[in-house]
Amino acid sequence: MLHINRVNLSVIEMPLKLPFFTHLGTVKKRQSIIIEVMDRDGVSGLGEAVAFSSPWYTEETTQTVLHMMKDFLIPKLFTEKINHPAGISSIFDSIRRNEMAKSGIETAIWDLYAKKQGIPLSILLGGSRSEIRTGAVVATQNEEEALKQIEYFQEQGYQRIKVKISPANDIDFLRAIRKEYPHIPLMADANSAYTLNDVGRLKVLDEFQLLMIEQPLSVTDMVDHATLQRQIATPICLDESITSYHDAYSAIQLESCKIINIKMGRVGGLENARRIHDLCVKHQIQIWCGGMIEFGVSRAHNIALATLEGFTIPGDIVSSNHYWEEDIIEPFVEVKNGVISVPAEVGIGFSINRKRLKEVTIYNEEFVKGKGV
Ligand SMILES: O=C(O)CCC(=O)c1ccccc1C(=O)O
Ligand SMILES: [Mg+2]
Repeated sequence: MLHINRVNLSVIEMPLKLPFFTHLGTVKKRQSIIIEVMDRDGVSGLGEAVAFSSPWYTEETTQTVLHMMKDFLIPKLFTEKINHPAGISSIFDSIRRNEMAKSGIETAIWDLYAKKQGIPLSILLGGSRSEIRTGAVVATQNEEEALKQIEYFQEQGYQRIKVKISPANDIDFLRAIRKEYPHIPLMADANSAYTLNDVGRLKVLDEFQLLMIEQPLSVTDMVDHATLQRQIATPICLDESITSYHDAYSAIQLESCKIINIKMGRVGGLENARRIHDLCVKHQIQIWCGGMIEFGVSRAHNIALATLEGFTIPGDIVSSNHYWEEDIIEPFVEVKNGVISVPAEVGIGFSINRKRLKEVTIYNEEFVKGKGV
């Protein structure tokens, strides 16, 4: 049994090296919450809750995550019996949604458990890869800037390029990219910028031989995505629409997509991510590991998750120094020739740089079992 008796939360904030543009808004500064759980033997585990400071990508925010953790999740952690991290998501089931808050805590306990077992998290999860393939994201609508970034990503060996699109910036933009790079593995992420009224536009995109189009329609448009998929050749990948195992099940049954982007934060943690992985493998739905412009802790968890055999498409897992001047982990995540080597050390295989964490912490709170919670 696990005896968690202390949880430390640090809200951190860092500017991005480059603004990250989507049609929903531009991220210039990133907040995140680093969670450290500790058991009665003094073993600790790290997690990261990847909600943004405003609810543009999901409904959660830094503040809602803090509230959920403090008032609901941490009290549960201190009172419920936990035998294995795989059981935490069902303990949290009595609290609706708030997947990023749940994931932050659940992933920290996976790290702690792997450390107690003395094995890497990737092995504990059942992963089999010693390196994972990665892709990079171009989040600008400036054509010249995009081409420059793609050239740089190509030099770095990234195995797939993703660009952000919207009806205001799609056909001409993709045509310009395809003119320079006719053969690179290319995909487009729409973050729900389209509706079924845009079928004509979306059909045109078939000519660009995209690996997939990610989340073209709105979050709850499971049926409309199925309608769209019947009319376009480009495979649809769902991101925002998949917040649970049941969403993945529905999407598969309805044939709303051919590919799913799995983000542990969006689905409530590693166990749910693993269950969705297994379901997709069973139904021959391709999967890849998504990114959240995260810091090193979440990035390390992504690396462990992406070692599962079903993750066949390069994910959005870039080097630490892609977004950050100085990440909070040691060593930094590094992409070499388009791959990241999976750490062989115990747990997530990266340690926290305490000095750097302190520098970027804007709020810290500690919860001790038996003391007020
Ligand atoms: O982490 C990355 O490298 C970027 C991944 C990305 O596109 C993204 C980043 C933050 C929020 C949503 C998304 C998305 O996949 O839609
Ligand atoms: Mg996306």
